[in-house]
Amino acid sequence: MNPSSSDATSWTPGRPLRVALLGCGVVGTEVARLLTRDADELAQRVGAPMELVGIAVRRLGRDRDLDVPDELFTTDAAGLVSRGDIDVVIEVIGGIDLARDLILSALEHGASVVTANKALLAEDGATLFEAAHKAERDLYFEAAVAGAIPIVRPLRESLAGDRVQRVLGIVNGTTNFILDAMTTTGQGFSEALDEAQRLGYAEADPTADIEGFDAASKAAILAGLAFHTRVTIGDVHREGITDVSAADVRSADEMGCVVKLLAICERRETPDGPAVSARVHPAMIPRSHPLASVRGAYNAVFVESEAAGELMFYGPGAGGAPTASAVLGDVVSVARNRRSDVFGPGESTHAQLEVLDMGRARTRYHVSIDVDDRAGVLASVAGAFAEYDVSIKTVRQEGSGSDAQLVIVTHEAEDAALSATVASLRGLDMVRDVTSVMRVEGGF
Ligand SMILES: NC(=O)C1=CN([C@@H]2O[C@H](COP(=O)(O)OP(=O)(O)OC[C@H]3O[C@@H](n4cnc5c(N)ncnc54)[C@H](O)[C@@H]3O)[C@@H](O)[C@H]2O)C=CC1
Ligand SMILES: N[C@@H](CC=O)C(=O)O
Ligand code: NA
Repeated sequence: MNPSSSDATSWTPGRPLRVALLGCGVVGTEVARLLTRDADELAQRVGAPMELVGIAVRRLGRDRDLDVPDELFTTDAAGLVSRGDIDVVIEVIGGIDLARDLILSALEHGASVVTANKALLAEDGATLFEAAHKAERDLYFEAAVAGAIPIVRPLRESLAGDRVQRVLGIVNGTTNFILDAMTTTGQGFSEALDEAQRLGYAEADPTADIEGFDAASKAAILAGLAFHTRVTIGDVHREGITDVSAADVRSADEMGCVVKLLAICERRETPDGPAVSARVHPAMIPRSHPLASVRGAYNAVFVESEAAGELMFYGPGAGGAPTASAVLGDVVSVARNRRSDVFGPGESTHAQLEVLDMGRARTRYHVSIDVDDRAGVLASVAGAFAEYDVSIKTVRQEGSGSDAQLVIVTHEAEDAALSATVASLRGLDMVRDVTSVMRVEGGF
């Protein structure tokens, strides 16, 4: 249906704004609860009542502990979004294909959309933004990055007049909980993961979290917003935390650091002009860095911006009610826009900077090397670093004899140069093993 012929095209005083909810799981249940519980207050804030007119679920008849009429529930999500009289569609089903189809249909049928779906935005945000632009409707997604923490709106609006240089985020609560437990208790990764699952932080299948996919989706969204460039999950270098050992955490501690899974989005000056790098990996950061104090399952995003300086956004990055808070904030915004027949910001990709591959990222490195404890070892090891122009900042020996280990921290170097150095080290006969390589971030 052409939106211009739809009831949803323009709001007329006296008519409630019609809201449809897709998905009634962890987030959807809380969204429905807040929408109905706070209907009067929300109406005041929007300037018109909002009416929840349908909730698409996979199965009817489940006890959902919600004070909404049974007849609102439907298993026909496609039918709900194509009614043609909906003002705002909230997508909290998750996944890619179905969610994309439903969002596109909602936009085509005249609704603005609020989604928490980071996976879809990072995979194919362009299709959604183009459809929203064409339909002259809003696409808002505050909940997609760091749950309740306002970070999408600050990047999209508050910092739109500034030049963001770097975004450094702890954007996955599960992995932060695990790394924090390893730091405070000395546990290994598996033990800490078991505890995270027992306490309900990690899912039964924790792959998306511990392998860094969830954080990489968020990094793609953050980089796109920060640098006005289209960035997809395929552009983000990703390493999870499964290889982080108790020894890595101890080494970090000895250096006055903690290990965190970071999403790092940077503007880089290259000989060919400004470019963007986006990566997710475990890294050591100094205990004095604000991100080091982010404990348990909390999230935080640290933004370095040319005029504003350093900003930190902190809070709960997941959970039904916190995520619903971000969703509802968006719902109020798009409902206000519908009421005034205006649109919020669309996708901003005017800069379209080159997205660098990981080999061209620059950072510092902590490298642990098991070596033979004999004359000339240090010179040979230092020679491997020099060969690839990786400058050493500190070196110390731990243990002796068959337990000798060199621990080297470098100055900033290109990732490709460090990889080549490690390959070269592995070829030296006095090097028994390069046991750990970890990047060091945050001004150490
Ligand atoms: N749970 C959290 O803390 C956060 C979740 N998100 C995002 O929010 C979205 C929803 O997440 P959750 O609520 O945690 O997931 P969930 O799995 O608890 O809920 C999704 C719901 O959608 C329903 N569903 C699946 N197919 C359907 C269909 N064809 N029609 C109607 N309903 C259908 C499922 O039955 C389920 O109840 C995801 O995109 C997720 O990435 C974002 C930030 C935090
Ligand atoms: N699984 C995520 C929550 C959703 O964004 C996390 O652990 O932070
Ligand atoms: Na958020």
